[in-house]
Amino acid sequence: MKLQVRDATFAYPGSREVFRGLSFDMTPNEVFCLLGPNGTGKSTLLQCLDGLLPLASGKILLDGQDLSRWGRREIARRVAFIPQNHVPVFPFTALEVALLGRTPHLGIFGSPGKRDQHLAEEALDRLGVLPLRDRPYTDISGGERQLVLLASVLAQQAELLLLDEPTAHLDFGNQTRFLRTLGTLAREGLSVLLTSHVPDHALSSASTAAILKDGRFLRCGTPSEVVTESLIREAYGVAVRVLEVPENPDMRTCVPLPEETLTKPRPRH
Ligand SMILES: Nc1ncnc2c1ncn2[C@@H]1O[C@H](COP(=O)(O)OP(=O)(O)OP(=O)(O)O)[C@@H](O)[C@H]1O
Repeated sequence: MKLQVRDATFAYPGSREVFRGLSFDMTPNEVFCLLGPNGTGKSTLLQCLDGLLPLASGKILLDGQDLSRWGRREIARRVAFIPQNHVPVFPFTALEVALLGRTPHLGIFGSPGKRDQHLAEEALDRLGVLPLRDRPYTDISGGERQLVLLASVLAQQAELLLLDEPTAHLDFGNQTRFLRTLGTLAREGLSVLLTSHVPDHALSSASTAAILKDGRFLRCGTPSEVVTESLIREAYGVAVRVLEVPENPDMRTCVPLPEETLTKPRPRH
């Protein structure tokens, strides 16, 4: 799905603007990693992109059509949103959570049929969590929940995935596998937008990155244009080195430096 954001400005009622004049595009096959300090508006932007919060001004276009004119059901069929720290109220089983992804495709009084069941099981299997199918979602680990939620999104067959800090509860191995799965989904045609607090996630897994700070993008571009020593220092107030990985000159990693480095001039090589 093609996403176009044009001059987007948003403010919560009675508060100052969270962001203003944001513009960017996303195309199918793209993984867009949104970075930025706490409280800078990443979750708010994702909620605007899912049509949950209305922009104060500007436009969000999905395949050229203005999102503000879309009904909730149409958005739910085509856009999937996994919010931060999602905890369901009811002890649904993992399979039932995956089946929830099929809801926008059912009739008003419809219940899931064989095909829905098949898609939900296939999605759980693809993410390695089919053995959890009958376990209550409330009794599995945070990382397993995240995988079950992604299965629900796969079963939904949405075209745009919005994921708010999806790796927050995953161990190192599962973070790596989860990000690789997002890359595979993008190659299969989805557009994926995730937020993260780890610049390396942008470097390792995204085709586009942006840093949101003080209501605007410090930079939006390729991950190596965005995750630079000066922009990371400007965004987070920490000194870092961005190092090449010897095994692959295209790969880079972002390493924090000791605090006093912020005040010392950078040594010459
Ligand atoms: N419902 C709300 N009403 C009023 N202000 C809100 C509301 N939700 C968030 N805010 C404020 O909007 C700003 C952006 O919050 P948001 O949650 O979008 O940031 P974030 O970048 O996702 O943060 P984090 O990285 O900590 O998750 C913050 O100042 C926050 O306090």
